[in-house]
Amino acid sequence: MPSQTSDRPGPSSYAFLGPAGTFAHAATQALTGTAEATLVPHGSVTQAIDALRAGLVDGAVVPLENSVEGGVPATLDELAGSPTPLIIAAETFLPVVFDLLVRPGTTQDDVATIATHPHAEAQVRRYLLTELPGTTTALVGSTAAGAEAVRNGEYDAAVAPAVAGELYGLDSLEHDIADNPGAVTRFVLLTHPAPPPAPTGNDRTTLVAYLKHNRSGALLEILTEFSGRGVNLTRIESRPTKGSIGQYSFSIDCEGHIRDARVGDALTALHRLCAEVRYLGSYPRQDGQQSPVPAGRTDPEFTRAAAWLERIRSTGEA
Ligand SMILES: O=C(O)C(=O)C[C@]1(C(=O)O)C=C[C@@H](O)C=C1
Repeated sequence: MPSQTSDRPGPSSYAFLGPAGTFAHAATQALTGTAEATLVPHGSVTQAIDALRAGLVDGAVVPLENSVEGGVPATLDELAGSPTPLIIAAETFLPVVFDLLVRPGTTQDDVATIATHPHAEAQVRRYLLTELPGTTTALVGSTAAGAEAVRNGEYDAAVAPAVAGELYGLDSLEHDIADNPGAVTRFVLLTHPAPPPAPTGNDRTTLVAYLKHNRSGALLEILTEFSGRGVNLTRIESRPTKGSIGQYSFSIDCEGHIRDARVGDALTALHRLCAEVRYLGSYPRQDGQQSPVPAGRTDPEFTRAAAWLERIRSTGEA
């Protein structure tokens, strides 16, 4: 259970991409895991994050990346460019399995229009082309919003989680229709900046780096700061800064915690080299992978090396 992130009294409240029945809803339940928490649905990732910024909730759960479709631009851009800094307090990985949901009595031949979320459409595109040729797909705010719209008679079918079918009284024409079976989406719990939880020994740190100069080797330079300290990156992607064309920031996940010497050292090096480094949180890693610390890069080795340097500086002797 993540720590409460505001001084507001009473049970914690969390915004999520709604309505009820989205994958984001399941992720919010997994991340907040308490019957007392109030879960507040919002129509988009941006609105969920705005509710957090406005102090209406204690946290917001949003998708950050998907194993098939990659990063979620709305989330990455809100984190990179927002005037109110937010941080990631926790992550969870959710298997995403899509059903083709219809009103009871509808057959496959009756389906002319389909509603789903753009990320979901990208994961079932080939299935729709092959199994439902000639249909049109409307991109809506979420998978469950698509299911709700089918219930309301606006579309013939929705691509959504099975639970959305149960919630909106729909039948499943087919289960697990994804083009790439086994897809997973990573969701993160956002809060206002707070001291990071203590390192667990298996953590992840997220940041955004804005390069100082657009010149050859600038990206290599910052990558070298990580690799030289044995800090493995688990994700790096560029996003336009929204200024002039060709200007990009780099959204980065690395193994380790900001309190780990090797990570702290790499981040201070980036701070020297970059126009801006936005720290977005250190939190326990939840993908079942381990973050090994390479030899020569452990905290005690950093401490011994610093003491050695200090001895030389003060006494002239090693
Ligand atoms: O529409 C939903 O159910 C969501 O939770 C959003 C979302 C996404 O943004 O990627 C989450 C997981 C799936 O990959 C498809 C859609």
